Amino acid sequence: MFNDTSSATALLATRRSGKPRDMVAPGPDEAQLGHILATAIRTPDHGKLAPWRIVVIDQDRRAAFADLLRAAYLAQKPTASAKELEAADQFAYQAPTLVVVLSAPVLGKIELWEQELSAGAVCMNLLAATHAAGFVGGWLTTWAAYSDMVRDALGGGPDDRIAGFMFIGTPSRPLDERPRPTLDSVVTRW
Ligand SMILES: Cc1cc2nc3c(=O)[nH]c(=O)nc-3n(C[C@H](O)[C@H](O)[C@H](O)COP(=O)(O)O)c2cc1C
Repeated sequence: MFNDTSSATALLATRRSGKPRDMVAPGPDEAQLGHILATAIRTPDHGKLAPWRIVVIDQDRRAAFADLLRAAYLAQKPTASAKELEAADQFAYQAPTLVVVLSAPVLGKIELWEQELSAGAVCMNLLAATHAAGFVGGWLTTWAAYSDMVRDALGGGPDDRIAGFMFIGTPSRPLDERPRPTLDSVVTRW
């Protein structure tokens, strides 16, 4: 069983992301999303800098987001085929809820790497909160996360990076397991 919400430990042990392209309604309502986001930012953060930003792209902004992705893709690849541009549309419209997490470091005393790790932790916490709320989440980057044009349009500054496009919804088909590493392959004793 995936995403067993009967206890915190069961949920963490069975957590499984969904595929954003397979996500359908319902997604979280306003109150549920607020709770998910508040949980997401309860995240370790060296120096109390809150070096991340969250941008919610509501349904009524998905067409504008699709336009942005198309423009950014064409800027990178002016010879893009219609099929490639349709993939950008598919990305923009999938899943009922879309939240973008940006790493927004405060350059200075705390290492950049640590601040970027904290942004990753926000993404992970957001996933866990999403699953705890009875939905599934999916963390994608793709080329769009590395596009300065996309980052800038979302309000990011030159030192900011897109940590993830976080899609949230209800799976339209059963989730399946993905290969996981064995403990032995990643854990050593020193
Ligand atoms: C930073 C990051 C970016 C990712 N980007 C993609 C992506 O663009 N496309 C994709 O298919 N999976 C991507 N993944 C993988 C999925 O989000 C996810 O890790 C995988 O489906 C297993 O998730 P689970 O352990 O939550 O079940 C990414 C994962 C991370 C951590």
